[in-house]
Amino acid sequence: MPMLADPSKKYKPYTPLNLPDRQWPSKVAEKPPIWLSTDLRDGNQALANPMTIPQKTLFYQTLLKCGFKEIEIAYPAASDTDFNFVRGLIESGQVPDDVWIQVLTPAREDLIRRTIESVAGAKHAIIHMYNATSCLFREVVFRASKEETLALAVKHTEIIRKLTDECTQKCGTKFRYEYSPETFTQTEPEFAIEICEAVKKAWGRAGTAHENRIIFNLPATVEIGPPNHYADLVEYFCRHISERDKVYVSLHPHNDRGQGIAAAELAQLAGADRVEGCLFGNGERTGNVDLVNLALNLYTQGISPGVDFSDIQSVIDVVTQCNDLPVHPRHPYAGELVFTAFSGSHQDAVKKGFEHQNARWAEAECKGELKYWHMPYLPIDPADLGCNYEAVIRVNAQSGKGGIAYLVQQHLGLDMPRKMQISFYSVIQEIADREAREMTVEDITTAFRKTYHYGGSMYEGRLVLKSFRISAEASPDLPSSDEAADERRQFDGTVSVDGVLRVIRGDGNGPLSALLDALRTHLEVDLSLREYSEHAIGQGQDTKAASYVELVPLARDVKEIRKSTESWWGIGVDPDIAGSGLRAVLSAVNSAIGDRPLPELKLSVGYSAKTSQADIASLILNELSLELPRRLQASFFEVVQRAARESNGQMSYTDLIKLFKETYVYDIPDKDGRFSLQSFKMENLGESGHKELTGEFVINGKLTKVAGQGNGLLTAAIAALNEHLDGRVSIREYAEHSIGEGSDVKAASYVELAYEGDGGAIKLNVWGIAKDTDISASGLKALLNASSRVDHMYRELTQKK
Ligand SMILES: CC(=O)SCCNC(=O)CCNC(=O)[C@H](O)C(C)(C)COP(=O)(O)OP(=O)(O)OC[C@H]1O[C@@H](n2cnc3c(N)ncnc32)[C@H](O)[C@@H]1OP(=O)(O)O
Ligand SMILES: CC(C)C(=O)C(=O)O
Repeated sequence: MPMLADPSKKYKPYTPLNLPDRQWPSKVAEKPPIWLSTDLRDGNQALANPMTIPQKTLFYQTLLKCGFKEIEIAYPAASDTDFNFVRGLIESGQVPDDVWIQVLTPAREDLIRRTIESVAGAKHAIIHMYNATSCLFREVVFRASKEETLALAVKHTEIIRKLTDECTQKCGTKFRYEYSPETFTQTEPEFAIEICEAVKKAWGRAGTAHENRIIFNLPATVEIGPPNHYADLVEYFCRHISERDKVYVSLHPHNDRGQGIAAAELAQLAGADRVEGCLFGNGERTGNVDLVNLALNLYTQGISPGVDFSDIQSVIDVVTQCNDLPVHPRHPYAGELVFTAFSGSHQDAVKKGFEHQNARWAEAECKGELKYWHMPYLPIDPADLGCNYEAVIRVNAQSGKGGIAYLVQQHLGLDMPRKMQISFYSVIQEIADREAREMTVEDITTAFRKTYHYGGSMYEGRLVLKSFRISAEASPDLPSSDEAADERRQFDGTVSVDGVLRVIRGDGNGPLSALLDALRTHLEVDLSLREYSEHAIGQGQDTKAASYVELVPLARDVKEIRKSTESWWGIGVDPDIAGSGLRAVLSAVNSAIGDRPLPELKLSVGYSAKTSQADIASLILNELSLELPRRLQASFFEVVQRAARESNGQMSYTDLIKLFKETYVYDIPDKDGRFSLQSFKMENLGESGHKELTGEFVINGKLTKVAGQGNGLLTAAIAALNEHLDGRVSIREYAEHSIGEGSDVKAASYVELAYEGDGGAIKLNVWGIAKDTDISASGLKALLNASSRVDHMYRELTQKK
């Protein structure tokens, strides 16, 4: 059947109350009501599968934990489960002294007896009796007149009075009485007053103390009118009931029109003292009024509600488990999505709101002022309900840069500059659009790490800073009087390039431009810096610097830099601020170079003896793990300079390593093979500390038995050698160090031999280098390696003559 064109032919509107001097519209909430949870009665009776005793017990414990002091726990006459549940709580002492359990009964003597029997022995109990009083119910359900309806209520109130008196005498239970003119909102207001006055009289025990007040519960059994109508009816009741100070006026709104919350709030302004409802609004049909919603509405007005939902998720867990009903994702305060913003403008406002509030709170703290919550789109601090901010911003294709930046800030501690936010937004947008799904925090942080090559070896780009030194040395190209010379910086560093360590150097007016210069010189990466910003992460000793850079293709001047439409952002984090900036540059460079091939690194040698020597030494160290003694560095540098002369002072990295190996016959087969170690033995000579070396050396290409003495291995070896040479050799310098670790450790030895031949006419200083797992063998090999080179040079010299 379709909806009616004229519904007035089928539905009658509510009858407004003529209450021109109503007061409630100008009242403001100031305190919480007395709360009664009827989850275990009205909520329970509305479930397809009413709760079991263990479920009721769990729910009851949760209500106690939240701080409810009045709990309607059952309709004991309805079932053994309900009756036994009540007995169980009482007999196992689960009702705290300050808590009143409440039980519901209809106006029927047999059921009233069973109900009172159920609570006998409790310290405190509220007996709640109801009968419907509206015209419809009188006529249809009870087929009773007003007088008969009133008489039913009075008679059964008297029965309750008598039975509770007896129970108090027998078991000491303290009783209060609640009467509900069920269907109150459809009952003539004067009749509701009349019946309640008669019930009050029949009860005869109403007093002004809390535990003596009679409770008149005014249910909107079915919500049939707007909340202002309910408020009018309640104000009318409050103004007309006699001995108001001996009465608690209680509300019991249902939610058929979806206005239960509004009805409860307005009716409290109209004078009600107490509210009955269920957590998250369970209950008959559309439910009872939601007590969590009501309590937290008060909380956000700065009024302590007297019940605690600090861990709202655990309450949701219990309630959904016991009711076997979900909490809607949009449910006020409790739904999974209610603290979540997907849309860009909401996210932007929330992000700005947090930033602004943090600053405001810091200032308030300094001034000793209150820190008020004042946030766009968030009426309550989720943290007050035990919720973290993780869910506040969630990202899909409707999201904007602000939300994404907020998540990066929350999860990585990085506060991207605005322009970088825009750039990263397009990365996420592209993924969200392509995959047509919500982006999780992990999706976003992973995309961030990948995009900016940030966060450990897994995300490293092709260029990685390994070590660096920034020095303030003036460039030799500039006159020392030039002011700018003072400001110039030099970058010397080791950078891993596609997994290979390279030493690079550059100059600039700051560390970043010096690095860019080095990259330009050595790797043909031509970029200029457009933006730079930084901030601290953490505090105290753990503080780190985060730097952000934007690079553009190499530009001639500031104007060109500004105009560039292409750019790459980078991020760097390091305990050292210069380090963070340099890492940020490399992060952006990695994006800029993509996978284009990089030229082989070239070293420039010869124009700055000091620094080039150090460059070459670091290169040898990085590539061959050899820590060349300083004089050997200088010696090899001369070799390099000579070799580089043919290539305009430039030498490729590979050529340089090759030159080293060939010069010192290191790690390559010795083509001449004129000097080498075959075997050796060392013995101590008595107590003098002197040693004797015996063994077989290849000397001048012949296997020769050798023997020599000295105060150490090398001097003994020198003595042995000199027996078989034309000239004389002596040791000028010796050094050694280990290479590697653990079982792979080796010794590296360096020997500088001084040679005198032809009666002093020929003098040579020659280095030998060797490595071996045995340190003595490595020393001897270095010595023989040097001898080989002496022999070679000697022969070259004499041949030339
Ligand atoms: C608005 C509310 O939520 S009120 C509470 C409602 N909750 C429940 O009903 C849950 C528990 N109820 C029950 O277990 C059962 O209904 C019982 C045990 C109370 C009664 O069961 P039964 O005797 O089988 O009666 P039934 O369930 O059919 O109830 C209807 C009868 O109760 C009468 N009745 C209804 N309300 C009341 C009342 N408040 N006081 C006295 N009688 C009442 C009806 O007039 C009807 O009487 P009739 O059989 O003479 O016509
Ligand atoms: C028993 C009464 C209070 C009731 O549940 C109602 O009217 O909804």
